[in-house]
Amino acid sequence: MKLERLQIQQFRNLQNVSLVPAAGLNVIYGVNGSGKSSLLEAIHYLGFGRSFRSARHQHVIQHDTDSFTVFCKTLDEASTKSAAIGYQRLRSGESIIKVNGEQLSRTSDLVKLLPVQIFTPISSEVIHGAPNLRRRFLDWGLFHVEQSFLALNGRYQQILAHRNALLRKGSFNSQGAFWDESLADSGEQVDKLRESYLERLLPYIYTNLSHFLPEFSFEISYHSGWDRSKSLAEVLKQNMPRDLKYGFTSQGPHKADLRVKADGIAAQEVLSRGQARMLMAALLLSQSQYLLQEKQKGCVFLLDDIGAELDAVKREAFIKELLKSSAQIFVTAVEKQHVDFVEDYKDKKMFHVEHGQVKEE
Ligand SMILES: Nc1ncnc2c1ncn2[C@@H]1O[C@H](COP(=O)(O)OP(=O)(O)OP(=O)(O)O)[C@@H](O)[C@H]1O
Repeated sequence: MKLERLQIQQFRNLQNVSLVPAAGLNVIYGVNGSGKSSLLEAIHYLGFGRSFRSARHQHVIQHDTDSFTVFCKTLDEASTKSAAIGYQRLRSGESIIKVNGEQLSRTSDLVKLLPVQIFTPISSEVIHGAPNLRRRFLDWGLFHVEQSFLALNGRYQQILAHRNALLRKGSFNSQGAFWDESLADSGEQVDKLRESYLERLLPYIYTNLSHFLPEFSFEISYHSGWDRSKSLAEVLKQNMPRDLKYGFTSQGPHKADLRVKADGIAAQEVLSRGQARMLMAALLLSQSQYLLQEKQKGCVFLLDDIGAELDAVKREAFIKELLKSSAQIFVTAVEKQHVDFVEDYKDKKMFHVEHGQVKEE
């Protein structure tokens, strides 16, 4: 999937920006505070319906205005179909999403149209941080190749919330069996999809890691969130006294994790920050490659401040592989010379950002 045209209005300091990106590499450069990350953030809204750096939509809307709008024209290279996607967020909180002029009611319908991945200075938190970040990584890819996953996981989360509410009230006994059965059923399905997705993704991850971090031997495993020698139904039943005591469901797919070992030790314990970033780069690249293989779809890849993130050799290796995976890349840099390696790439465009104005060179 490629962005053929992008228009951004009243988004942070971007008053009215219009650009025609290259299908391959796009370099966005400009001094601190000029609006580079805001441009990536606007594209992120098209891929996720949210920002990657602010939980509050209001903060993104330009001061003294009532809404922001991001519009793009996309081209699906496999089907050669194009689409016009518009996302508007009002200060009142409402969002208006339109695809080819028709309004969509759910953000997830927007999300499935445009696979966007992002690599920022904090991406390696996925390695160091809590399991929910690694689940989110896995679920993003799964959602794009297996669209039934979204509804299934949504159902699981809904039943889980209901079960937890009953546990907190201590009124589980009368309706408990029904909810446990439903939770176990959808939970087992979520788990199978995740496990099978990771199994298919792993060959890509190991190949990328053998290029990016050849000094380590990696071992990546999926943990379901409960003891897999038992069924989820059994575990829910067994955990009931504890769950009732604490008022939440202690085990299940909502506790799943992806564990990474480097030379037999937990990756977060042994990798340097730069190595953890490279591990993250390998994971993201693998999803991009797998999506291309399975769905003939390229990702839109946002690389924020990559010059500060990776050394020159690693940065080039990452970008080269991303372009091979048919990704359309948007990379930001403070100085043009931080990205002088782009000289080697033909299909590229340079954009200079100054005080919220974006000019193609
Ligand atoms: N809601 C808003 N309305 C108007 N301007 C805003 C709003 N939110 C942030 N800004 C300003 O918009 C500018 C855009 O910042 P942005 O983070 O995109 O810059 P950047 O070029 O990525 O900088 P850096 O290189 O420091 O990361 C900043 O000057 C910021 O103060």
